[in-house]
Amino acid sequence: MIVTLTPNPSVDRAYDVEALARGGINRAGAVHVDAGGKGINVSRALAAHAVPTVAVLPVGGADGELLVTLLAPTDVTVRAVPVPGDTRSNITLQESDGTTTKINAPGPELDSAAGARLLAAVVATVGPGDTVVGAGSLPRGLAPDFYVTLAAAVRERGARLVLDTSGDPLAAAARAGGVALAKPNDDELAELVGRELTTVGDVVEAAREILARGTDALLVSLGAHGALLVTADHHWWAGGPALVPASTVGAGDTTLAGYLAAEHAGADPADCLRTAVAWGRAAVLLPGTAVPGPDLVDVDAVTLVPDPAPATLVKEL
Ligand SMILES: Nc1ncnc2c1ncn2[C@@H]1O[C@H](COP(=O)(O)OP(=O)(O)O)[C@@H](O)[C@H]1O
Ligand SMILES: O=P(O)(O)OC[C@H]1O[C@](O)(COP(=O)(O)O)[C@@H](O)[C@@H]1O
Repeated sequence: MIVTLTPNPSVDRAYDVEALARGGINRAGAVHVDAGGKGINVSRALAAHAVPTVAVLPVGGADGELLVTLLAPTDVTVRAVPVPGDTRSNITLQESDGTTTKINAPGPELDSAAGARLLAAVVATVGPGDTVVGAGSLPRGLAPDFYVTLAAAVRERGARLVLDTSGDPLAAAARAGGVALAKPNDDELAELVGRELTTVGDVVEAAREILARGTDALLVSLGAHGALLVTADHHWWAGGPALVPASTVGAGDTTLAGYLAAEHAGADPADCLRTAVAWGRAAVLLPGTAVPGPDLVDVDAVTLVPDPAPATLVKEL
């Protein structure tokens, strides 16, 4: 079973505009309202592929209710933990040339009791051999080492933690180790190691620095340039021909879901990476935070390269 925890979920609202006029009146051609937040998107993408999944999330206020309503028609099993305050709404402004501008709200402040209720909901759901995905930013009020606490609780249940977060929570978890797989994008990894990552060699070296502190593998997504999977002994790149995105929101989460679904089906790491990239590419062709089903995923369009040359520029992949 794959259980996701999204401590700071959102109702995602995306507005499609021809070209954004900053400081002017923009009229949207279409508006998309989706359940959002990184773990929730992982669960939605898994459920769209009939992979069993449970999503644990805090809910509060009218948008909290809307979030649960939006998840109702999906096959995601929802464990909603009521919290004071209002679930946030994140805004995307989507231009027709593929440019995406995101405004992510801070979300409600949670106290330590709410954090403990979220952890308890996860612990009550997982068992030995399960995978827990801790994903997204942490709401104000939760300590930056919240995911470190989650990793320990998950390990105690005989399960493993997969992490998709950024900034201080990612730094705390990377320092503590004990994570099975982390999925930063290249900017998040660059921030974590404190230097620019221009070449494949730069990314692999940065990833290995994190692995040395006790993370088993890093799936580093590279936006339009595909993704690199780095383990202690191997690295692989996968990517495909250029696409014009309808919306990149949720592409990283869908990528991680693809990796986990392939793992769940018993694939080896290289095939998991190829599937991950195929799912991510399918996601960018959909508007808002829509997640693709099997009919939209084209694994054959994705090229896999074991041990790509270290001097290759990421932007040339
Ligand atoms: N502009 C794009 N063109 C083609 N594929 C893309 C594009 N943006 C994202 N993707 C696909 O989605 C995956 C995740 O995107 P990325 O932007 O790296 O993640 P995140 O949303 O976590 O920042 C990439 O590895 C790639 O497969
Ligand atoms: O928790 P954060 O970092 O604010 O991100 C939340 C936002 O990211 C998303 O999960 C999308 O993430 P990705 O584009 O990285 O896949 C949205 O659904 C959500 O609004």
